[in-house]
Amino acid sequence: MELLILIVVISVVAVATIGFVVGSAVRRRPRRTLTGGGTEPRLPAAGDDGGQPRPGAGGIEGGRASPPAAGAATIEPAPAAPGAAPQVEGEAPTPAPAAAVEGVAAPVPPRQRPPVETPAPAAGRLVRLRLRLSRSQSALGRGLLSLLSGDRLDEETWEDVEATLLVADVGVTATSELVAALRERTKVLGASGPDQARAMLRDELLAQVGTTADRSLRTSVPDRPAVVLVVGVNGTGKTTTCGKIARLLVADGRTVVLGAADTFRAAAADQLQTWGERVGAETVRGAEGGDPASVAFDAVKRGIESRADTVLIDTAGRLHTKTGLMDELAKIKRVVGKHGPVDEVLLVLDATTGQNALVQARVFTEAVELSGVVLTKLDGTAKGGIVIAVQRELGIPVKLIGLGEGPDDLAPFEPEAFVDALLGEPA
Ligand SMILES: Nc1nc2c(ncn2[C@@H]2O[C@H](COP(=O)(O)OP(=O)(O)OP(=O)(O)O)[C@@H](O)[C@H]2O)c(=O)[nH]1
Repeated sequence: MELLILIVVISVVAVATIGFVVGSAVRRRPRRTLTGGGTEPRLPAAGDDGGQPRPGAGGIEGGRASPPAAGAATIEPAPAAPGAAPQVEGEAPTPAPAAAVEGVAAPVPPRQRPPVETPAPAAGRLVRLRLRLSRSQSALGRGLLSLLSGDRLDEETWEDVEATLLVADVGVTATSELVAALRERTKVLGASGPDQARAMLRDELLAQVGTTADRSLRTSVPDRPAVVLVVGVNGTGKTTTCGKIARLLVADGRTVVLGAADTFRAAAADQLQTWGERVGAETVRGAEGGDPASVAFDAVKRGIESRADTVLIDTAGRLHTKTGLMDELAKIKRVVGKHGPVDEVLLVLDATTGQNALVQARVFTEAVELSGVVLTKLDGTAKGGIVIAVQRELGIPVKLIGLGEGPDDLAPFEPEAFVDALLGEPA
């Protein structure tokens, strides 16, 4: 009996002790929070990576709403940071507009616009960006300079000069003319030192690039918006160029409407709109797969209504072998023409594609009358000579050059500044 009483007493004491210990532990644990706000660590929830507490997750940070929980209706494109490149193909896709999310209960905030930026002025851009031509500078400019500055200009040297020009995509005709002119001059002057060689080369390159063509962009006409059509094969940089031109115009105090007539690729319209929003330009867009001519027509209509200075129309990248697509381009021009003439048709060519760019250009010339060329990606190539080939073979002036992916990496083409950039600083 005494043994039984002892066992009962021990059990009671043991149960009381366990209860006290467990109770204390529970009181010491942090309180669970659904918002994770304040200073308390947020407990991991389903879908969190690694279950690590994330300070501020789910709350408000730096004045911007944090990403919403799954199913909430607050998916918004983040505003572009100043200087950041806009979204392009291959990057994370733009989230679907909140209004398109099904089964949404919460109110949908309006599309958050990036802050409007102040683009760099057009004047002197090429001089500022001349370092971007460094690859062409070392291959073409410096290559020729070192050959022509030598003591002896024998046949082998002239062959090297010719090869250097051809490799830099100057083109066969222009290369023969250049070599003939340089030979003639050195025959008269004899072998020359670096300064003379530089001056002679500068003259002859300038003669090939041409200094008399009208390279101005017709982006302003009386009593109506000027209409600029931007064409070219896919991936050459049309959308980017439209965005960059809009910035150039806005920097010059103009108002711009953008027309997203690339209805084949939905992301292209988003991309163009993002460019527009960064400088406060309106974008007219249509349904994916819709009629590009109708979008272009509406964009010009909008430009007229809003008394914009310029309407820039981005078209789809079209393969030059597809006759149907080329016909469509002609249709866009025809339909837009109902409002008034198209003032500028710019062909965007990727400088890195070399002579292939010329083949593309010829086909485009047949579909629509081109008024100028934009040569993009000159920053990524040693073939700066393509500037000469394009103009010589097509008779169309290069009006703008692309020198990088940055928003202000587009410069008006100035022959003197370009040739100087190719030749680099005098030694
Ligand atoms: N390095 C460099 N990249 C450029 C330049 N211009 C455009 N790009 C890049 O080229 C790529 C294609 O540019 P897009 O503007 O999308 O070309 P697109 O012709 O509109 O393409 P599609 O819509 O598919 O027809 C992007 O990654 C641009 O950032 C340039 O001057 N230099």
